Amino acid sequence: MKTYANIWQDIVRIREKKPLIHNITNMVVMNATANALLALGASPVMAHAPEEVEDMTGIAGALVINMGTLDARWVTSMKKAALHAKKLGKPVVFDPVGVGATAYRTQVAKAFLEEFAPDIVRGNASEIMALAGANGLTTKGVDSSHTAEAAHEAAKELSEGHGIVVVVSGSTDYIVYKEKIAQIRNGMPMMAQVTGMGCTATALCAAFAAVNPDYFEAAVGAMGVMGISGENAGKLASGPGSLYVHFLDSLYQLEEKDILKGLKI
Ligand SMILES: Nc1ncnc2c1ncn2[C@@H]1O[C@H](COP(=O)(O)OP(=O)(O)OP(=O)(O)O)[C@@H](O)[C@H]1O
Ligand SMILES: Cc1ncsc1CCO
Ligand SMILES: [Mg+2]
Repeated sequence: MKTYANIWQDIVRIREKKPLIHNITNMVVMNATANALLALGASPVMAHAPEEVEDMTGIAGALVINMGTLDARWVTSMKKAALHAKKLGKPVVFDPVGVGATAYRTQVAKAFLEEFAPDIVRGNASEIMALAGANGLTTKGVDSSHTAEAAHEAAKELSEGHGIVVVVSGSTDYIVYKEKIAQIRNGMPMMAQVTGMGCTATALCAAFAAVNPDYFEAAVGAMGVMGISGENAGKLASGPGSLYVHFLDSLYQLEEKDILKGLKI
């Protein structure tokens, strides 16, 4: 299997090219995801004013749309940026945070999916099930109340229906593209107790997609690196606070052998 070599090659490319990643993301995770992108070797920018998002997307290698702290003005910006990215052929990665928790989130997320067919969608199990399923299915806030195993059919449905890569994160991460599926068993449970780890996974998907036009491979790389860094951090951490700090350090210190020896795919 060539997977580990592909992932390492993408990391080297990210560190060399330092692709600009344009994030329209939520106010909880802006700092955390910017730091994670920097630690990986990419160059983050957070910009959401409708007056500038097209210009920013124009100079970026990839666009992240994250609906964590949604409001109408931001939705306008998200649509403008996504439309521009699609026009320029730049990868769009979508995180439907909390879809299924409120009618507004569900409506915005489904409309975004229909209108823009983002290249990669990454969510937790509850979010992916809500996005694929009937309007009645609810998500409890932003945390998952389903296992990723329960969501992989929903992921397949979404992928086939829209021709996009779908990632379900959890104890096992599922990366699905039509009939293709990869499962990654890295990571550790305490990652779910650091806010924005999922949003970080989404941002890393964008960094990989900026250097690898095979978006399935890009998503596999991002989730593998998330998991391996989380696991390495977990060996040194004594709680969620130090896990976050060690996670950034592990991401920064990643070496080829960490991927070769650590990847559980
Ligand atoms: N039980 C677990 N075991 C191993 N890894 C996990 C576990 N739970 C989460 N992770 C990892 O943590 C990261 C975040 O996934 P999670 O599903 O918690 O995202 P999320 O719910 O969208 O988070 P947020 O909304 O706070 O950003 C992923 O890389 C995932 O693989
Ligand atoms: C806690 C929280 N609320 C809205 S976005 C967010 C960050 C994790 O998705
Ligand atoms: Mg999330």
